Amino acid sequence: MSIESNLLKKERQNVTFSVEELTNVWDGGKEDTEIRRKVVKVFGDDPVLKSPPICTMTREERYTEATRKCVYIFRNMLQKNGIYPGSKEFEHFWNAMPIEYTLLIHMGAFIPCIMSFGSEEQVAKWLPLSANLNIICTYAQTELGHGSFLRGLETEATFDRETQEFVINCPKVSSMKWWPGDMGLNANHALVMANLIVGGKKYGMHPFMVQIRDLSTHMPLPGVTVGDIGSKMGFEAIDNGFLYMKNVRIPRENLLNKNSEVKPDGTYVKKASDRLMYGSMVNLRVNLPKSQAIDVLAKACTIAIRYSAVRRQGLLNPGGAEVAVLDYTLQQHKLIPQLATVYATKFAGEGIIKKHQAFLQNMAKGNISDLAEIHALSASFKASVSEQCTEGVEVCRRACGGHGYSQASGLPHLLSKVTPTCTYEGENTVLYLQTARYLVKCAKEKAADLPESILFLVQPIQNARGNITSLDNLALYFKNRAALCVQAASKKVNQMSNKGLAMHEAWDKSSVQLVHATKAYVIQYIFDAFASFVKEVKCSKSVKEILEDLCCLYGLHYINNCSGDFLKLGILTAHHCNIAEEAEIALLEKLRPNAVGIVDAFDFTDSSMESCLGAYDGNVYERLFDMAKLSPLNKEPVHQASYKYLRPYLLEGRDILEGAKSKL
Ligand SMILES: CC(C)(COP(=O)(O)OP(=O)(O)OC[C@H]1O[C@@H](n2cnc3c(N)ncnc32)[C@H](O)[C@@H]1OP(=O)(O)O)[C@@H](O)C(=O)NCCC(=O)NCCSC(=O)/C=C/CCCCCCCCCCCCC(=O)O
Ligand SMILES: Cc1cc2nc3c(=O)[nH]c(=O)nc-3n(C[C@H](O)[C@H](O)[C@H](O)COP(=O)(O)OP(=O)(O)OC[C@H]3O[C@@H](n4cnc5c(N)ncnc54)[C@H](O)[C@@H]3O)c2cc1C
Repeated sequence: MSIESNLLKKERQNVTFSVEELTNVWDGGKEDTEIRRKVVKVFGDDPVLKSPPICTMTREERYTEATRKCVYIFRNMLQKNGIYPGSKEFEHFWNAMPIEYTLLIHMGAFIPCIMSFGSEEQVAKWLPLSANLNIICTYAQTELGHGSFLRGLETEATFDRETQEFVINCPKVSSMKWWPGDMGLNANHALVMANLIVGGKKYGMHPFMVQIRDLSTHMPLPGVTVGDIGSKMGFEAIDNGFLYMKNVRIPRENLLNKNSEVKPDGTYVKKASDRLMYGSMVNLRVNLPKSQAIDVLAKACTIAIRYSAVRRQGLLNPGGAEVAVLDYTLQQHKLIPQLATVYATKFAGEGIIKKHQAFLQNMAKGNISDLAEIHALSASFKASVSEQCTEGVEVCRRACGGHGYSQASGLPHLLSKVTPTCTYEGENTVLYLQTARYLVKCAKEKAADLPESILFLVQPIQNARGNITSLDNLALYFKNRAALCVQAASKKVNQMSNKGLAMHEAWDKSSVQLVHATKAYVIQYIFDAFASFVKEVKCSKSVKEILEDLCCLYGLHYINNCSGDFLKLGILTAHHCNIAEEAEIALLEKLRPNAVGIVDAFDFTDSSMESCLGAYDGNVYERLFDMAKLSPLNKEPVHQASYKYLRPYLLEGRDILEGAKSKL
């Protein structure tokens, strides 16, 4: 056993709580842990799912491998292992997916969309085909020229009454669909968001099923230009694509018509609120943070904390032995709050998923009264979580020094996976502004007209009592701050408009304060939800203490990072801020001996991280060396480029050096 493995073993001996119990809490119960492990094992043991490490493959190889494995998973493995939508196994199956996968948009975005936009007959037609991979469909909304401002989308679907068809056109280069995942190479259909035009009248954005490739040859159909948009910052395996459509004809029945319909005579029938057109985005904003951001930060924490526990660098005591970098207070200050973020966002997110499920049940009965609340909550939650996790992964990466820059650490891959969560499914600033609209409206309402989650906005500010670092008091500071920030931002909008600015100008001039207020709102939501979870969760005293400490740390770290705000608003005094700072440092010291245990509790397999720094055994140096040997650049002892370009000058060097030697 290497020295480094021994060091992690010792760390594990010092852990003061049951790692297995914390894993159960993380998974949602003992039974869930068992199911997750079963699914992970089935995937992990299957030889068909083995591939070379991703950092040794080209982009083309990564796309090919990911597609090969995903087709196998979706066609062969799910059904065979009882992993079907609605089952517990399905809930955990994202944890078992290979490190890179394609068909994500087909499975994760298109299928939910067909369910929310399609009529019963349309779902009956398209769902089995897509579930069996008989068709591959992308979600094509964003265009080269527009992504955020959906009213600016230019693709048109014009109804031709004669032929009972829609004619799909991208009138300009800027109107071509650009970005959708699975679209470049794999998809033969696209769910295209296009402006509906009937009898010259525009009805706004609607969803259409458009076949883009031939079913037998997979060649693009007439009028369709489709391909991959090229190399990106990450997502090497995914074929994000472009799609240019010129006079592509689709049958009238291909307008997904659960919410609106065009009759054969051209009559437009609206069956439900226009807002439901945005429903698929709410669905993804609610569901994607866990697998695409929170788990990514959890993996980055696992890598950085295990590595920091084995990495020896420098001395704490003059004359003493070299210490693990995790023993430095500053390293703890970087990493342990990231763990707190993982827990806070995960448990707050579960609350939002439940709220969304309740909303969907009500919607099925025709009641969409909670739509504004769930839209505001999911938009700001997705924005805040993606931001916190992206910042957190970069902190973890840098906390690993030089090795964090190596692909072999697994951290650059995680960073490039989490970064676009700030952009896709709604650019974060745009989403914060959406929530701000709702908050400003709520601030004007009477308490009786508001949902419970927002009541604090209009209630009198309460003063904290007793220990300033108690979870109750921290929750109160966050609520008071959110209420005061929203009121201040609303006041600014009013003042600007009273000065004579048009409402949209007043809004733009106040947008810095509006986004700030929204961030304050969503952080209070996340903290409150995590604190409530910690209070209610049934577990041993030692696990509860870990969760309480993480919750307190989440609150204190946030407050200490923006204490100016709390001081400015009169919520905290300088004395309080000093106490908060010291309390955070004391918590870091308290949590340090359990840090490795806390990341072990995430229970990630080594193969799910592909990290030389973060493997369970801590054998970092051997793994780094082994991985370097696999680099394609090391295939030959001398690379062709050296022979081709350097050799003439090296030979000159040889002659000079040997000549000098003979003169001696
Ligand atoms: C549309 C916008 C909101 C703005 O447009 P605009 O026309 O200007 O509208 P407004 O005037 O601002 O608003 C009009 C009113 O509508 C209300 N509104 C707006 N949006 C919504 C909504 N979503 N729901 C309800 N109501 C809404 C708004 O409040 C106004 O109301 P009022 O007048 O004030 O009363 C625009 O801002 C917008 O949304 N732009 C963003 C565009 C966007 O999001 N694009 C996404 C493209 S698709 C994409 O990016 C895909 C990416 C890949 C995703 C990869 C996914 C991974 C899948 C993971 C699988 C997850 C499974 C996990 C399982 C597990 O973890 O276990
Ligand atoms: C990896 C990845 C995968 C994607 N997958 C898909 C997919 O499958 N399907 C799909 O349809 N799309 C997809 N997209 C596209 C994605 O949804 C858009 O990129 C996103 O919605 C942002 O739109 P945009 O690119 O037009 O940014 P822009 O809106 O042009 O943003 C540029 C800047 O302008 C700012 N800005 C914009 N509007 C405002 C405003 N009102 N007020 C203040 N500032 C503003 C933004 O904050 C940002 O700083 C994907 C994107 C990525 C990166």
